[in-house]
Amino acid sequence: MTAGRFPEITVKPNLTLNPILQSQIYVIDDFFSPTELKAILKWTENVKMENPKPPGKGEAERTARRGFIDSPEIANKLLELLLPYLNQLSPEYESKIPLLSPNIRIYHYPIKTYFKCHYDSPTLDLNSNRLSCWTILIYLSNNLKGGGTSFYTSSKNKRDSRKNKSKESKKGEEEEEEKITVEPKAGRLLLHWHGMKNGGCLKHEGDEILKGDKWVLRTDLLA
Ligand SMILES: O=C(O)CCC(=O)C(=O)O
Ligand SMILES: [Fe+2]
Repeated sequence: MTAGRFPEITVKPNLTLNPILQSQIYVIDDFFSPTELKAILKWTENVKMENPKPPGKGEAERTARRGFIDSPEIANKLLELLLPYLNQLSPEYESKIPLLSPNIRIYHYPIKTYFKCHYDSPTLDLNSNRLSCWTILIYLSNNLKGGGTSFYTSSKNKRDSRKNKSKESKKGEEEEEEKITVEPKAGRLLLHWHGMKNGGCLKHEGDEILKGDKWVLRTDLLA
């Protein structure tokens, strides 16, 4: 689908890529300025939003509204802003031609909505024939309560380790599960790993919104 012109976003020198959990979760604050956020929220009015559907077999329940547009232009603009930070990621981003998925998704979580625990999967981008490896979420809203993105860090919560679950419990060596919540601060960009290496994606969820409306822009970095 088409949407109006995406607002101009300026390059901001000297932002910091902060590791929240090495090799898994990173954030960049102030990726979008308050003025840019206002313009982007206005721009989302052009995106056709769909109401949530009941989860399919094996899918996590999500009660937010979603919309998407196919936009290589927006993906390229976001990539230009992100490029200076990609060499600091672990697992290393090895691609010679960095690329973001043109599938730009917008999520709108009204109060009391959520996205239950799940794992993101490497997804094929049919234009480039490349798989995704890092999830990118950019939080767009102020004045929220709740609505963080929470990760469960025990190694048994990595996608690939689920296969070994029965072996682990026999040994009686289950690790304590730690929960890390990334607050959905307006303008913050979150990167989290969901590629094949390093055990895959951590179990995570979008917490229930306790106050306000959470708007998020999602895309993915392609391997
Ligand atoms: O909205 C969030 O905080 C989480 C979104 C998410 O997990 C996803 O897009 O896969
Ligand atoms: Fe996810």
